Amino acid sequence: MAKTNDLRLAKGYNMQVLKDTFRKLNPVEMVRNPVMMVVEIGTLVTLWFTIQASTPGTRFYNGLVTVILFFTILFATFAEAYAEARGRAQADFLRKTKSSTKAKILRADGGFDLVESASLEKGTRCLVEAGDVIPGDGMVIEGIGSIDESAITGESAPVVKTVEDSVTGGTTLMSDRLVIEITTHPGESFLDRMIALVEGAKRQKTPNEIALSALLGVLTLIFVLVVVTLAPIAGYYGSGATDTTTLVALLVCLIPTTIGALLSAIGIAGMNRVSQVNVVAKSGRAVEAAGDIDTIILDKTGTITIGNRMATEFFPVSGVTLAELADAALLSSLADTTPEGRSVVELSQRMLNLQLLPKADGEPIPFSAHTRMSGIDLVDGRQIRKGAVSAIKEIVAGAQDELDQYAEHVARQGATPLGCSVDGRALGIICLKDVVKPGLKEKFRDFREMGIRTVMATGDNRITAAVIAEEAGVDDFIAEAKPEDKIELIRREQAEGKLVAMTGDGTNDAPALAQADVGLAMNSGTMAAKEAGNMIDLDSNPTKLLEVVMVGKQLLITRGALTTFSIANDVAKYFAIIPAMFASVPLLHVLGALNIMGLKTPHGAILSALIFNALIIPALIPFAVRGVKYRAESADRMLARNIFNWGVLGVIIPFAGIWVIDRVLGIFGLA
Ligand SMILES: Nc1ncnc2c1ncn2[C@@H]1O[C@H](COP(=O)(O)OP(=O)(O)OP(=O)(O)O)[C@@H](O)[C@H]1O
Ligand SMILES: [K+]
Ligand SMILES: [Mg+2]
Repeated sequence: MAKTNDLRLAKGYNMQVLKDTFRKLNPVEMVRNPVMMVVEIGTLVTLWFTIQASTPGTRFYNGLVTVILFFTILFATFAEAYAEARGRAQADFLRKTKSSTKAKILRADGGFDLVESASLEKGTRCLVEAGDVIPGDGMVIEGIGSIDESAITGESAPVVKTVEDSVTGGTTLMSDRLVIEITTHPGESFLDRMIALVEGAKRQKTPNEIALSALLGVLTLIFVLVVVTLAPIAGYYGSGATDTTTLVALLVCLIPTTIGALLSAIGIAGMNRVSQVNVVAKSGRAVEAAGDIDTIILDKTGTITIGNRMATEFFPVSGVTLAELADAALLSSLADTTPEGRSVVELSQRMLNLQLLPKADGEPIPFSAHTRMSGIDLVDGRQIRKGAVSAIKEIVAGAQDELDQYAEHVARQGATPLGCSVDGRALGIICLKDVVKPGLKEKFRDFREMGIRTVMATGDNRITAAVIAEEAGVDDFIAEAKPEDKIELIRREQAEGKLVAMTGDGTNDAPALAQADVGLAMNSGTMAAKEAGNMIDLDSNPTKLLEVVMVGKQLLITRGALTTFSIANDVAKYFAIIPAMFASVPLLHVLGALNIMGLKTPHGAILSALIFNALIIPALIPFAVRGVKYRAESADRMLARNIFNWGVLGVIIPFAGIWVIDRVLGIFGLA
């Protein structure tokens, strides 16, 4: 990934920044930013008075103000253009990481032509053979094979795909041969569409940004009124500094130009920082919401644990042999392509010493999170089921206590017990081992320090859930949760006025991902989950949420800090300019006492303040783009501390800056 802290842009992007900087001067674009729009109108006014000036001295002064004002706007448009270019560079980088491959297009005669995968049209049928990289997003229309999805999921266990299953470009076929039909247009794969969103072009202002813009607009309007009414008063007292150019300059100094210039860059930079951790955020609103999250809901399997549940042991109930249980478990899992199903097959095959897998003729019953069972109805009439113990207990008669005992024994190790039955007779328990991902406890502690509560929501039984929750260090958990229970949990939190984040990967997580304020879908997850979430983690690592929350908080804090700085600045400028302007008025000479900087001439004071006002914008671009310093503590505390710091700096820095500029201008005889 491109480095977060490097402010330089790669070569190709500089020209674009320059072009965009000037293109954004177009008033049609500028109206979206009322503060800078006022500066732009002011520049045209002072330009007019420069042309109309009656003496060379006036022309020079008016011209100087016009130039400074023009640079003030340029710095603002540059800040936005630059932030956008960084976003574009980031998006291009993400795109490039999607490696380009060759595709084998099937010919009518059964042979194939090699073409570049990037040019594959929707509907094209491609041949994929063992060892080939799948050339694009598509659907299997012929064959069965195991696919290594680790390139996009990071998980090493291969997944079996067959007719009507969807496959993702970039994954590798490990065995056999598939014919797939490409289901997306070139450059329009799901990831392409998401990456396009990262580019600033389609960015929309977030509600918070709109509210702040409106507030800045109102402030600007108030200052316009103040300055307009100031003119006749100053004129009445015979101040020498009431020409229109000076009043425009005064106005620009007083309105919040600093935050007006940087606001949009701050938002864009937030989106960029999210994509730097390999997360694609569909909207800036989602990033902001992440900064205010109160509760995080995580599922257990695949999120808190590695998710590759491995069958390790069989516990037959009395009267059932180990072989009998292993045989039933095998038959019930032959058509089960989940990691659980595949590992049950492997264990049974080993226990039964089978060279070849048997054929199971019948109707497979696929696993669903609702029934929490899977199995098969064989043609010979036997109905074999395996699933959550509570679900199996409902369909068997007898052996309930024994099932409970073995299940508890398994669950106490944090493993998942599966019951197994044939025709309503309990056979025993299968133990599925899973491992808690390393480093979670620390991450969850960081969340707690930030005032965020973590809740694990799992479909698994209470005991396993409790053991894993303890081991992972989450604050709370719910067990035996159906998909609708997960949504209900989110709704309940939201009803208390909390903002909720959710991570998930399954189709059954999709409704909950959509309901949550921040829905982080794993790229390894199903399309439904990815469509429902408002963020996608390309690395499929759920603890990424921590980084996203950090970026969101940093975005909110940066915006708060720079707004405070901007307004504090304007207050300081007020005290710099007003005394200097009115010091020469006999009746108002008391104002001179406020002139603590000793600025000598009204024009000198105005020019110094105006130059400072312009230069502070590029000086703060690095803060806007990188975000202000951040550490894990509650957002309220951090915001208060930052606002205080930036507020104090915001008053001190302009006094020092304006004083220095005034002395420099003095050297050139301008002040
Ligand atoms: N392939 C399968 N066949 C039969 N039963 C299964 C299978 N996979 C899971 N189960 C059972 O169904 C339960 C619910 O599964 P579900 O996917 O809803 O939750 P989970 O995977 O345990 O946890 P999480 O919600 O954290 O992902 C599991 O706990 C397990 O007991
Ligand atoms: K200003
Ligand atoms: Mg699951």
